Amino acid sequence: MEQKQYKRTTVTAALPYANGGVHIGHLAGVYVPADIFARYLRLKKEDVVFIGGSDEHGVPITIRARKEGVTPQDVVDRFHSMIKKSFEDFGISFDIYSRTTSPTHHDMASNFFKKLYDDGKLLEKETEQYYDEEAHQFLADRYITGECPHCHNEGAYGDQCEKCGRDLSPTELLHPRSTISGSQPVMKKTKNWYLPLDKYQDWLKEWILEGHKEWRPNVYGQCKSWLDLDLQPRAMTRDLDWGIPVPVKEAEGKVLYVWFDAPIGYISNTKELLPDSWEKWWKDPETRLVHFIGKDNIVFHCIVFPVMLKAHGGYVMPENVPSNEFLNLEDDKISTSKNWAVWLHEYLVDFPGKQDVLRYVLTANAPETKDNNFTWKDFQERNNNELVAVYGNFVNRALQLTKKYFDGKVPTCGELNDVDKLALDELKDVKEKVESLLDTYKFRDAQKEAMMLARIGNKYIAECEPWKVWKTDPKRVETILYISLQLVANLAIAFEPFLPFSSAKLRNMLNMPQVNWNELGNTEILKPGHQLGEPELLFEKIEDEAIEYQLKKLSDTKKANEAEAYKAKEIKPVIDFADFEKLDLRVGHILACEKVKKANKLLKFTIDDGSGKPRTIVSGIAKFYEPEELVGKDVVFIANLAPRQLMGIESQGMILSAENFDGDLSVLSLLKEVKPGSQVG
Ligand SMILES: Nc1ncnc2c1ncn2[C@@H]1O[C@H](COP(=O)(O)OP(=O)(O)OP(=O)(O)O)[C@@H](O)[C@H]1O
Ligand SMILES: [Zn+2]
Repeated sequence: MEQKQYKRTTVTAALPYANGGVHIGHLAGVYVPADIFARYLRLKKEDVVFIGGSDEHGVPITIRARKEGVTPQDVVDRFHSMIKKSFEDFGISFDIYSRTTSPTHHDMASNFFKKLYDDGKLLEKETEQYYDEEAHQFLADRYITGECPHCHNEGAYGDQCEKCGRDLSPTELLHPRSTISGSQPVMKKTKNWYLPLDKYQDWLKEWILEGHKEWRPNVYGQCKSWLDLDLQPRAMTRDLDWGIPVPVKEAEGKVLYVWFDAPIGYISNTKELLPDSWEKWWKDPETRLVHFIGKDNIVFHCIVFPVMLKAHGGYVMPENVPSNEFLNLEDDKISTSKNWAVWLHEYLVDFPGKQDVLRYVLTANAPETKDNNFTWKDFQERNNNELVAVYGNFVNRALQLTKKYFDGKVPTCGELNDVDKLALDELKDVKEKVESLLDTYKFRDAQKEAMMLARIGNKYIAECEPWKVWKTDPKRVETILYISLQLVANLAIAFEPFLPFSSAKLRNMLNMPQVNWNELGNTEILKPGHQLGEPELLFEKIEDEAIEYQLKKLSDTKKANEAEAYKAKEIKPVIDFADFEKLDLRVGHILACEKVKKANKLLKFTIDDGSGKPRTIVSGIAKFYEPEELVGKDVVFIANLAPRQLMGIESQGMILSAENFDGDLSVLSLLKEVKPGSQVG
């Protein structure tokens, strides 16, 4: 398909929700690829704006504020600053990072809605919804809890039961309660305004399914499954007080739906950045609009927002929506509420100055076509085996040898032999390769291609062995290092969109202040006689201890979550005292204890049960105790349990122990000394 030529590009990255920090999933899914793309276009001297901002409306923010006893504004102020700082720290090069509570945005979103309303593009619908008569407000889904009709979990929400995972509607809940006042809500009529997505279904099918077959399969596929079903009108207003007031007289006490207002934020933030020229970035058909998002945002960016833009009129449609799938962490879904994440602000404390290592790993392992997994082991290996051993090593060899033999001055290039020619040939088409991958949003492969330069370099220098040749043919070494240095200069350029901090550092070492993307592939970037700067290490090895520390942090989080989620099992049905009396519980003194051979779970106990004859009990607790720990202790055991054969040993009873929520085990012991054989009851 012929590529359309555009005059300029508007790049947007999903507006992060301002009720938490930024984690690696956000970076990998959205912000690193968006940043690579924006940097790449800037390097090519194309016209580009890169738009970001915080999404600051919606129910979770009001719930959080209520819980903390602060205002929603306090919540969003806190997280907006935190998010903004993380993006700056990691070099996410937004031209503007604003927020949806800004006055510009309130006006923009409000006017946008007003136009749709005035033009008759919205449906007015009356429905019945839960209302809290004590708090005098309608209750959004998350403000209602009750019993799940399916699994009878008592803490199900109006939109979902977190225990059985089913989607619910508020009216399905048994015994609904308002989470605000605790009172029982009543049904009350309310009016809201709907976007009739159904009326745009044919247009959407044409535009996406016919017109954008080049979109990523995951994006195209999700759109197709939406468009294969009948789209329904979707409410664009809510009965809430935190948000942008609906600019219609009869809508008092209502605000715009957060997914109506948030994407308009891209437009508002462009206006904030360019008050006089923002329109061309959104309305000129020669503008290419590209949305970077994660997969849970696809429907909003490919269906809802385009319908809003279409209904409004005058706006361009997105040219592409290169959405990623999800990144998991050590095989579990990343979750803000469960603190299962690597937070950027914490990463920087543990790995100061290593922003690029994370950027590199997240791109190398980006969830471009399917969900992917971040592991600390992989992080360490990619750093040590790729950044240090391939990229850093090559740069260091080339610069150190130039310093040693030529005082850090670029030598002259002599006659080329076949090895030289091959290396230079391999370098020449890197620009075309990287560009064609970046142009089609294949960031993983593009970065791999950039890394090829360092692989070529290592191979070249290992084959030429300048440290050996120096003794016999110093002239030849000039050529070898000349070529190596050109490869290094190319690396600095090729990695500029991916690893901006390292490229800056490397350019500094090369004394090459300017980046000129067009020189990528050029074999004469550094001129003979050019004085290089001081060589330093570009990357450093990450030791096992640093990785173990991170894994420990995660396992502590997991334990804390389990402890928090722990609920005692239900009590068994009532029994008679006579039933209890059948059980003969006794105190036993452990005389000896040993591991059972060939059975890694079992311990064999020899117990004084007061009868004068030692008793043998086999117990499956070897994982929790060393045999020596238990010798000499008094324990409680069931004395009249039918004997059992375990690994050829007859076990005459059972030692009592308690199982902790995390699977750990504690043998029951006594607070005072009592004689072996004493009855327990
Ligand atoms: N683990 C992940 N992998 C890839 N993309 C992600 C991941 N988590 C969030 N995103 C994307 O990051 C963008 C901003 O996320 P948003 O602030 O809405 O948080 P979220 O999806 O609620 O995440 P969380 O629940 O972890 O806070 C969205 O486009 C979302 O799809
Ligand atoms: Zn349930």
